[in-house]
Amino acid sequence: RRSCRTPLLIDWPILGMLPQVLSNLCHIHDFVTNVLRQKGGTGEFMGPWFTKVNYMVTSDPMNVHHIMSKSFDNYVKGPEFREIFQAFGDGIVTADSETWRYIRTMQHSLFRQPSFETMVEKTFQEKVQNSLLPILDHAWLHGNVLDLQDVFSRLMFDETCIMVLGYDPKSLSIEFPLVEIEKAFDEVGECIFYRHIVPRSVWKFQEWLQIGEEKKMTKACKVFDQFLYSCIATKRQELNECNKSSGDDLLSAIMMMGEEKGKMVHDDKFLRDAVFNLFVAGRDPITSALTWFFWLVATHPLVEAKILEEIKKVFGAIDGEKRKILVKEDVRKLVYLHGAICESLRLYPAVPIERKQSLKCDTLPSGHRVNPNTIILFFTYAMGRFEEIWGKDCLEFKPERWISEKGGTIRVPSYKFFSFNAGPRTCMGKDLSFIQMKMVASTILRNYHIQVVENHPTTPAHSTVLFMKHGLKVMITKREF
Ligand code: HEM
Repeated sequence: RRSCRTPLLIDWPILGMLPQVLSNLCHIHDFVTNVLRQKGGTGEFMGPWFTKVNYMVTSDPMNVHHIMSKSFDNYVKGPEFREIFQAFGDGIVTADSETWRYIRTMQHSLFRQPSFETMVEKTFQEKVQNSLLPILDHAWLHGNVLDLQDVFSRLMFDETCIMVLGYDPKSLSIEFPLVEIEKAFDEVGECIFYRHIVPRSVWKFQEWLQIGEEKKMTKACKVFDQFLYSCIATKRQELNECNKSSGDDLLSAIMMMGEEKGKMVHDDKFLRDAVFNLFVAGRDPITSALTWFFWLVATHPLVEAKILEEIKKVFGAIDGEKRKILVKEDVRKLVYLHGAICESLRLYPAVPIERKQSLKCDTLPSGHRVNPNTIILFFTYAMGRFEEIWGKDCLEFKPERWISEKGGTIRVPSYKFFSFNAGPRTCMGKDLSFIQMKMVASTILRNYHIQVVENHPTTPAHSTVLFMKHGLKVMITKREF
């Protein structure tokens, strides 16, 4: 016999609560949001018997604040998380305690280097100008349907390669080349999502037999490991030859930091894990965020008009200047656009579910008891749709809710607006992401009108990042100011 005090769903014999999850898998995020709403924001999920798939599920901001900040040391990612996210190795996303602290401190200082910031801004501007705009022009001239999600994924893949590895794979080009490594990254995300749903014994067995999703995972890991290790070998050779950093990219900087008095502190595995984690952390969330943002703007003409009005007001509409890519200092002035991006990330958080594991017994602010080793799942997607946090109009796309009476941005605490995580493990790329997203959004909206193809389905994909399952198919027309 087993019992739980606050069940989220009916606990069936043998199968536990799994049947309802499986039968609602196609709209799992909305389903869980409704269940959590009915249960006051927190409850327990019990998987099939003997599988140990038991979770405490919460969307309560006070619980988030408690776990992510106040009792930070009692809640870790844990060994099971590392097993599921095996492809991440011992990188920043999966690491705990001292290992995490070491990587975080090191990478934090690298992100703050002025030479790194300048390099990212300059290369991103060039990418938008020389690769993104020609593709949009081409689609407009030929009347082609464009998958915007694919475009953003390629844009971010190239930019993340430049930022992390100092190399441009040029996947964003008119020919839309098939990039095997990019596909491999996507497949890993899907397999990790699958590992969250099926019992450990099942996916372990599949891994052993090398069938189904696990076969896909092994193949994908092989593809990007080969790619990453060859990049590391090339960089190491360059470093040995010049005896100094060969660029402002993160891999070069981490290698240099690892060289102490001629002794190599960071081995290839450490570098592979660091690079892989930065890669996934940097590429996927911006792709997802931009895709949902453009869908929301395209389906809310009033919001689109206000964004354009702000762009015009701040920068004027001199025809020759339209293709100018706004820089960091310019985009900071776009308050309404900032609100629209926050609003889009509230309704469609790029990372819709987060996970932690308790070390010791605890009682959450909601009154729920936590035993040692309890796995806690945070439903960020549900948090963005709770009336208690956002008011009665919580399901509306309303950038105005982020703008104060004086016209500035309203700051919402991260334990309520949880899309960038909260506490000491807050996203390290938050500021950079806003700059990049605003650069892309202002450039595209200034130059083109985006129309979503009629009846195009916009269901979320089953992945750890909230992509659109069928991409975002759009038609493009040039905007006349
Ligand atoms: C819209 C864009 C982004 C969103 C919504 C976002 C969101 C998040 C979230 C929710 C986490 C916590 C993940 C977890 O603990 O499992 C996270 C962590 C992280 N993010 Fe981002 N992210 C974005 C862009 C970026 C970018 C561009 C970078 C830079 C390369 C970045 C670097 C990181 C890193 C290094 C972590 C790990 C922090 C730690 O555990 O200490 N992120 N991000």
